[in-house]
Amino acid sequence: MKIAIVGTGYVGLVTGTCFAEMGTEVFCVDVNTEKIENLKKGIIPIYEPGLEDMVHRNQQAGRLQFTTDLTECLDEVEVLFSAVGTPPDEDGSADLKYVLEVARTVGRNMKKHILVVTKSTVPVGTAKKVRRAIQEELDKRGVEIEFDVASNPEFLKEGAAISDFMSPDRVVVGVESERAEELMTRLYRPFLLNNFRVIFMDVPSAEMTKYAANAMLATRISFMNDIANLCEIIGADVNMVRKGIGSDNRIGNRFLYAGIGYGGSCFPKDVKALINTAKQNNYPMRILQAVEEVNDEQKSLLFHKLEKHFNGDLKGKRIAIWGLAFKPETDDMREAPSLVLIEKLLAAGCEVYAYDPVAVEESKRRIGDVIHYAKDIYDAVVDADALMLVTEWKEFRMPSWSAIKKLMATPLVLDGRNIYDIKEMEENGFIYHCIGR
Ligand SMILES: NC(=O)c1ccc[n+]([C@@H]2O[C@H](COP(=O)([O-])OP(=O)(O)OC[C@H]3O[C@@H](n4cnc5c(N)ncnc54)[C@H](O)[C@@H]3O)[C@@H](O)[C@H]2O)c1
Ligand SMILES: O=c1ccn([C@@H]2O[C@H](COP(=O)(O)OP(=O)(O)O[C@H]3O[C@H](CO)[C@@H](O)[C@H](O)[C@H]3O)[C@@H](O)[C@H]2O)c(=O)[nH]1
Repeated sequence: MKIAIVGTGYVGLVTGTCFAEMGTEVFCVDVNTEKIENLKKGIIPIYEPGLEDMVHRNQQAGRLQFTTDLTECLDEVEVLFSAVGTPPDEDGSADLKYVLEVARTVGRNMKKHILVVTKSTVPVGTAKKVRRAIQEELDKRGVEIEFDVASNPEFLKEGAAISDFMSPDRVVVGVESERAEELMTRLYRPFLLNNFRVIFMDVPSAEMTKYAANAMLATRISFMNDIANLCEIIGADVNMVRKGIGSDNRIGNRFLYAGIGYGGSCFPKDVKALINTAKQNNYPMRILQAVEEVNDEQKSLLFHKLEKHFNGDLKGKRIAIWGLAFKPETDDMREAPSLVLIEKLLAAGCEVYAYDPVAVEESKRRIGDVIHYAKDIYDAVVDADALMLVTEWKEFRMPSWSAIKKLMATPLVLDGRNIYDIKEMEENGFIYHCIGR
């Protein structure tokens, strides 16, 4: 089968490459000429473990091609996935301009039946808009060509994107016709051999499933952050509480880690968009409003702990930050807690020395040289008045504390991800603050 993936961002590139790996012929399309030219040369625009090798392998096998011109492949493909961005509009709702632009391009150029599948995260009702946009273009051309639309939201996590896509807990597909269901079944059949489930449903339910899943996970995190903050006040340890409740099968032990708030390209944006969808339908999403509020405050928590330690006087303090990416195993800094922290530190007159194993280039692109970039974890802490752990990269887990103590001006560690042992840190001579313990 031949397919097109339109939008070669995180999702488009991973999805296209994984389909190619399973034997499908894939055309990855993007309007960003530089990105496509680089991809043709095998240069990958994102850091995602395992992706580069897989792209090269499938490119060499001729199953994975990159182009800026959708019309080049439209006649050849049976299924087209739209995986373009759906960034938040000013009011928090999902901006559908890229999704509808793809639909109009399809309508303007298609010559035969095609199944147009939306993989981007889009509000309920988007499939109808996609259908209408395609039909309007066909009407303008005065031609009658059959087509189908479907919804196939993506659940991959950055940093584990390949295994999430290749062995997903489930694949959710919203369809309106048998033809669409048959095409999607055929496309996902190689994955079915791995024994996972494709759940077919109506299109609005599929569109809603994506938002509900992200909103549920974000709710767990904000709930645990709220519990952590209370633990700290009353003298309980949130790590113990997490283990205590996570061992209940009905709760499960994943996504219960307290920290300095969720970031990334999805949770913040999707929680906002769902609140907005509800608002447009005169229904208040009270829980999600609280989830967002807790998360916004949590991103400032580490800064407030630092401020409290120095009695509000942070001017001229030299602060080391370990971790810039919104989570480990990615260079993505979209909505990263580090950005909120850095802004507050700079506003308070601090000097920031940051280290991240892969996100430095991305940070330079976003905030430039307003902070210093250290070459490793030890370089970052030289003469530092405090060390702040923001992203829990593996290489931060077992540092030489004796070396760090000698390098720092003040032995103060603020751990935003609860990765160190309180007793051990105190034995090593550090003043140690963490979250909810
Ligand atoms: N990033 C994730 O981990 C993730 C996971 C699941 C779902 N999603 C959802 O998937 C969608 C895409 O996310 P992303 O992070 O890959 O986005 P992204 O911003 O990284 O990439 C989007 C790409 O689409 C391209 N594009 C825009 N308009 C185009 C057009 N008309 N034709 C061709 N290409 C076009 C852009 O140039 C860009 O390369 C979003 O709706 C997101 O919410 C993202
Ligand atoms: O117990 C936890 C788990 C995560 N996080 C934070 O939550 C954010 C999101 O993490 P994660 O979900 O691992 O990353 P994403 O790549 O953003 O993936 C989410 O968003 C994607 C885009 O919609 C979905 O496809 C995925 O299923 C969903 O997990 C990060 O800032 C994490 O630090 C916590 O604070 N505590």
